[in-house]
Amino acid sequence: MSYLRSYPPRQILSVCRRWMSVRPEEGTPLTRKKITIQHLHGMKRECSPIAMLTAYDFPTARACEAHGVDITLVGDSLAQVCLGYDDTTRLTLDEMIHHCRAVARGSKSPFLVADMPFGTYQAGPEDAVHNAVRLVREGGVEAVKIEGGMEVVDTVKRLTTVGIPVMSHIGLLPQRRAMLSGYRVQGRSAEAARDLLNSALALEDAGAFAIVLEAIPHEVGNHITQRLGHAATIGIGAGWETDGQVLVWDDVMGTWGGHQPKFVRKFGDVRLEVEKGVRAYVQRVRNRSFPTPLESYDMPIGEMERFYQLTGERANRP
Ligand SMILES: Nc1nc(=O)c2c([nH]1)NC[C@@H]1CN(c3ccc(C(=O)N[C@@H](CCC(=O)O)C(=O)O)cc3)CN21
Ligand SMILES: CC(C)C(=O)C(=O)O
Repeated sequence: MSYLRSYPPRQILSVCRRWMSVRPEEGTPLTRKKITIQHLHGMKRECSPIAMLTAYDFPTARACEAHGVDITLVGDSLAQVCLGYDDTTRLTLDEMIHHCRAVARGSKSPFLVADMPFGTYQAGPEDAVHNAVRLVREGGVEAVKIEGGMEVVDTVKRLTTVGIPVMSHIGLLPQRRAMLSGYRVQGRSAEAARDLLNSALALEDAGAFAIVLEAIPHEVGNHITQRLGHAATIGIGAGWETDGQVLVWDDVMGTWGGHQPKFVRKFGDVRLEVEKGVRAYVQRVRNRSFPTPLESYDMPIGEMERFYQLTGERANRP
């Protein structure tokens, strides 16, 4: 296989102490610099962790913009968490583009990536180019993410050759849930870990600027991160030593009521706030304590009397 590197592998040049950020704790700067691929590669070199988060609409994109997210991903998890499908394979390209357009309108600084939906790149590199061009031109994203290892290397090469940056995604591949008999941790045997490493190296050679590592042992996440030259690793359930982390918006905010994988941490409890807000609203409508006169408009003085004369109508309620 021409994509496989011969051993011994290239030297591991530096090992970062990755459990502590080298960036100072920062508030939200008023103006943010545009994040580019060069910037992301610089962050990998400097061991400055990359924070990636999904967004599916204008307000979530604005929140990523305002609060320091480096990469905003319009993930195909939108199929489940926004659209109520039971699987990401149900999402169409048109649905994805519709959401990308909303996210793009709220996103300036973060590097903006969209998942290529299931079926939009499997038929071959030319089909993938056609569909990726739609995501860039109509959706307004800067790069595409595609799931898969060796079998998509030619597609990654073709996309990067025509100028569309590619983020790869290996390990647990949600679009293959049926083939994999469910969402399962990947790369747990020596052979499976070797295959993941070889895929990562081949995808980097093919031009991928970053690689998502999903649900793999942290040792494998660390090893692949060390072995790659410039491509940044973004982990989701791949341990603490990858170049960055990604989570799904609804998992972070606590608004997703479905199954929670082990790698999820809830950083907000928006679900509780939503429950409080909806219940209070319904109650205040029912007991007529909403709206008050201050939340209503008045007729100018005398106009209501004129209205009764004009129409011959009388008020029914006092
Ligand atoms: N809300 C949400 N969060 C996600 O992270 C996510 C989605 N949706 N939808 C698309 C995919 C599906 N993902 C998933 C879904 C389930 C597991 C899961 O249940 N993992 C098991 C592994 C069990 C094992 O093999 O040992 C776990 O319990 O962590 C993992 C990733 C990640 N993506
Ligand atoms: C969880 C991330 C990596 C993803 O692929 C998605 O949101 O669909």
